[in-house]
Amino acid sequence: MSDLGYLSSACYGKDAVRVFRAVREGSTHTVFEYNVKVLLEGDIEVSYTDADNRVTVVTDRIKNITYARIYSSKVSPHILVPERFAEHLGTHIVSKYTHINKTFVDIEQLRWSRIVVGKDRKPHPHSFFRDGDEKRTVKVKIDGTAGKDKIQARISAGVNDLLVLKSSGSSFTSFIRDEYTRLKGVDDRIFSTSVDQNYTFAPFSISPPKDENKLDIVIPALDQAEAGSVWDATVLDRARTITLEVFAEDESASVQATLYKMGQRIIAENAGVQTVSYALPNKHYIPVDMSYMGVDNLTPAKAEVFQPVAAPSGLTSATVSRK
Ligand SMILES: O=c1[nH]c(=O)c2[nH]c(=O)[nH]c2[nH]1
Repeated sequence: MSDLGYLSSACYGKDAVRVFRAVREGSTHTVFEYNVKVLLEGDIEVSYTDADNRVTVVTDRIKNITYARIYSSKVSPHILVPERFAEHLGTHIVSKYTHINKTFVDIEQLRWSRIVVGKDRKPHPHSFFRDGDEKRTVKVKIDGTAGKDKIQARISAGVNDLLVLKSSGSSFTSFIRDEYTRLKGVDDRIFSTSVDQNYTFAPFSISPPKDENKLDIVIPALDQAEAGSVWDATVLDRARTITLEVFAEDESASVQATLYKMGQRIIAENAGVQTVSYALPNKHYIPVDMSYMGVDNLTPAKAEVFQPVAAPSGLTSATVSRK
C-alpha cells in the first residue's frame, strides 16, 4: 500500500459549452457566439478519493450557470465583452460555492459579421456571415483562496487561428548544417502561419457584488481594473493590428525573429500588457520542380508554383515579457 499515489491536484468542469446570445434592440440584433470552458478547483478531493459526490457542483449545472449568466447581460450589457463575461462567470461561481476556491474560464468568440446588402451596401439588421476561422480568445483565472471578499483575478486574451501568408519578404539562411541537413538556405520564400497569440495583464483584486443569484441584478463593470489600466479591452485591436503589420512589413529572417518583433512592439505600445506569447506554425509551401519542362521554378526569387504542405509544419513559440 505504501507506494499508492495521492491526489496532488484536481479540477473539473465543463468544456465546449456552446452559447449564442442574440441581443434584440427593436429590429436590429447583435449576436455573440462563444465556446466556453469552465473549470473548478477547491475542497473537492473526496469526490476523487472517497467517491463522495456531495462536494460536486455537477458539470451540467455549470453549463446552466453559463446560460443564466449570459442572459443577465440583458440588464448588464457590458458583460458581453468576453473578458468581462469570463470574469463575471468565474467570480459568480467562486462567490456562490463556499468550497470552490478557484475557477478557470476560457472563452473563444467566433466571428459573426453583419452582411451588407443593396446598392448602398447597408449592414443588414439581423443577418450575419462567419467571417473566417479566427477566434478571439480570453482566459480568466479567479482565485478566492485568500477569502471570498478578496478575490484575485488574472486576465489574458488574444487570437487563435489568424491565418496569414506573405509571398515574399521572408528568408531563412545560415542555420546549422550537419549530415542530416537537406534544407537549402533561401533568400526568398513563402511565409504562412496560423497565429495563436495570448497576452497577459497583471493580477488585480475585485469585490464581487452580493446576491448575484438574481438574474436581473445590475452587475458592476470592472471599474477598479479599468481605472488602474490593469486590464484594457482595446489591446485586442492593437495587438491584432501590430501582429498583421509586423508580419507584412518585416523582412523576415526566420519565424523566430519575426515573432520576437511582434511581441516587443505589443509590449512597447500597450502599457498594461505583462507578457505576450505566440505559437506560430510554419505552413510550408514547397516550390514545384518544373525543370523537366524547361521552367526554372526552383530559384527562390523566381518560383511561382508551390505545393502547400498541410503536415508536417514547423512550430515556433515564445513569450516576450515586460522587464
Ligand atoms: O523560420 C524558420 N525557422 C526554423 O527554425 C526553420 N526550420 C526550417 O526547416 N525552416 C525554418 N524556418
